[in-house]
Amino acid sequence: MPVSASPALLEVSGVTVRFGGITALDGVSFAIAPGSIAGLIGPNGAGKTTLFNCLSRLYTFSEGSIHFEGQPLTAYAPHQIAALGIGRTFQNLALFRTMSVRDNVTIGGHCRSSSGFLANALRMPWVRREEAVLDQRAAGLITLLDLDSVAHRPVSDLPFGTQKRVELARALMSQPKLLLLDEPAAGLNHEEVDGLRLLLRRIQSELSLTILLVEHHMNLVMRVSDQVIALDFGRKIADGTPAEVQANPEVVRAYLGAAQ
Ligand SMILES: Nc1ncnc2c1ncn2[C@@H]1O[C@H](COP(=O)(O)OP(=O)(O)OP(=O)(O)O)[C@@H](O)[C@H]1O
Repeated sequence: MPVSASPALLEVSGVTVRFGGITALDGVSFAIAPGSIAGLIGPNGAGKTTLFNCLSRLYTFSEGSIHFEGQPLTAYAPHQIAALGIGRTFQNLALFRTMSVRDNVTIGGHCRSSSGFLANALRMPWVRREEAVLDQRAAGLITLLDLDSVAHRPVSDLPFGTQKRVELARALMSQPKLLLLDEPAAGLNHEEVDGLRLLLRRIQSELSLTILLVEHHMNLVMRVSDQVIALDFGRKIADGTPAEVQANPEVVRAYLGAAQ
C-alpha cells in the first residue's frame, strides 16, 4: 500500500529546534498515514529523541508546525496530549516496580478518566462504572500482550522483556491512535526482538493503531515498518519504503561515517 494514499494522521512540517548553538532539528518534514508503522532512524545525536519530545509537547520548536488529525499540536498542553490520542513509551522503563502488572497497566487509563477528586473520594456510581471499564480494558490488553500468567506478580520479579510488554500495555490503556515507541528493542535478545516484531504487527492490526518507533535495531525497523524516515545531524536525509531508505546513498554514508 503506498503510504501517501490516505490523508496523514500526523504531519510534521519544517520543524526546527535549537539548543543554544546546536540545531537539533533542522526544517524536518514528513507525514504518516493512518494504520501504518513508521520507523525513525539515524545515528546518535541525529535528533530522533528531540522529535519525539516535540510530538509529546515536552519540547517547543522554534519554527514549523505539527498537525495531528489536522489539529495543530501547539494548541494543546503536554498533559492533554494523551487524551488527544498520542501515547508513548520511554527509552528507560518507567514502571512502578513494586506494583503488580495489572495495577501498572490499569494506571495507564487514568489520563482519560473524567472523574474528579471528590467523586473519586465519595465512590460515586459513575466512578465505579468508569473503574469497571478500565479494569475490563486492562484485562483485554493483558491477554493481548500475553501477560495473563504474570498479571498478579510485582513488575520487579519479571524479566526485562516482559517488563517492556507491561510498559506497552500501559501505553495502550489510553487508547492512543498514534503510539510513539522509543527504542522498544533496546536490551532485548534476538528471540525477544523477533517476538516484538510480531507483537507490534498484531497490536497495530487488532487495535487499528498507527505506530512511530525510534529504533537502532535495523533488522527490526526494516522488517516491521511500512515507511522509514532517516535523520542525520537534525536533517531528514531519506523517507520511503525500507528498501528505498536502505539503498539511499546518504543513509549508507551517515551509518558508515558513524561506524568509523
Ligand atoms: N535538552 C537538550 N539540551 C541541549 N542539547 C540537547 C538537548 N536535547 C538534545 N540535545 C542535542 O540535540 C542533538 C540531537 O539529540 P537527540 O537526543 O535528539 O538525538 P538522538 O537521535 O535521539 O540520539 P540517540 O540515538 O543517541 O538517542 C544532540 O546534539 C544533542 O546533544
